[in-house]
Amino acid sequence: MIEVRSLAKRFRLPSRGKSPTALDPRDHDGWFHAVRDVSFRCTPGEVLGLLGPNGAGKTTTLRLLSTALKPDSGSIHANGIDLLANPLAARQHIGFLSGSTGLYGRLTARENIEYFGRLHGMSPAHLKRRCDELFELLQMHEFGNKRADALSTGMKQKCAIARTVVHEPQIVILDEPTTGLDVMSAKILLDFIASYKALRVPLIFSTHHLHEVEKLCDRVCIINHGKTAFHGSIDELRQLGGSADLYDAFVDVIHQGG
Ligand SMILES: Nc1ncnc2c1ncn2[C@@H]1O[C@H](COP(=O)(O)OP(=O)(O)OP(=O)(O)O)[C@@H](O)[C@H]1O
Repeated sequence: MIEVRSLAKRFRLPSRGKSPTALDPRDHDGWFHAVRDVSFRCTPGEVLGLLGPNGAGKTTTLRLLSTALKPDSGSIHANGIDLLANPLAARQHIGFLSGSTGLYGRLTARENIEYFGRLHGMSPAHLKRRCDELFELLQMHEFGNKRADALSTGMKQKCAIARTVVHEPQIVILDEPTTGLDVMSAKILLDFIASYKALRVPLIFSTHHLHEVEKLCDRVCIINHGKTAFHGSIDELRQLGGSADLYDAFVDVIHQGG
């Protein structure tokens, strides 16, 4: 289970010239409060969708969860571990896919995944079994022996996801995992995400695609201007918006100002 309470993170703005973000309510006194008050939880067997307009603070929130950034205030607990007090211990529990694939171009797809598995201390036999399993689940056999720098966008993304979860993390966090994927690759990935429910591993992913949320998510967190504007089930979101259509409900939440 991962539980996030009242998370906040600000960035120092460049001191010279007029701020390009002057119209954003998060811009104060030379600081940009990218995340102001974000709370949500994701329990075992749940998939949580993180939604919000461009610039809302989704990636910043996920980077805080991954321990790549340290929050200014708030708390994050992952499987009972206080992430801020024990970032190293928490990192072993978490698999985080960021916007960049982070692959080594000169290594093949398989070598990349094996490399990250070794970094996590996996034995050769365990690593081989896990790679075979991921190649099957993500349908990567066709390009396993191709160098990463020669892979297509979709192939790279599958490879990056495999490397994120090679060590069988107990919490999975994916930042816009389906970006750049064709319909068939996106379906493979969405089925892969859904498989985490049966594993009872909490999975959080950010997306702009409401149909993915409708299909996969048990719970939704909508962030607007750095604040949680909605946190609840898909049905609760529909009721809040007064519409069966998720798109209308999402727009209503954003217009209400969060
Ligand atoms: N290092 C930084 N320094 C200053 N501002 C930052 C920094 N990182 C993010 N921001 C600002 O914080 C806000 C939130 O950015 P973030 O990337 O979290 O948004 P997002 O919801 O993921 O957007 P998108 O949907 O476009 O990916 C943006 O206005 C962004 O410019």
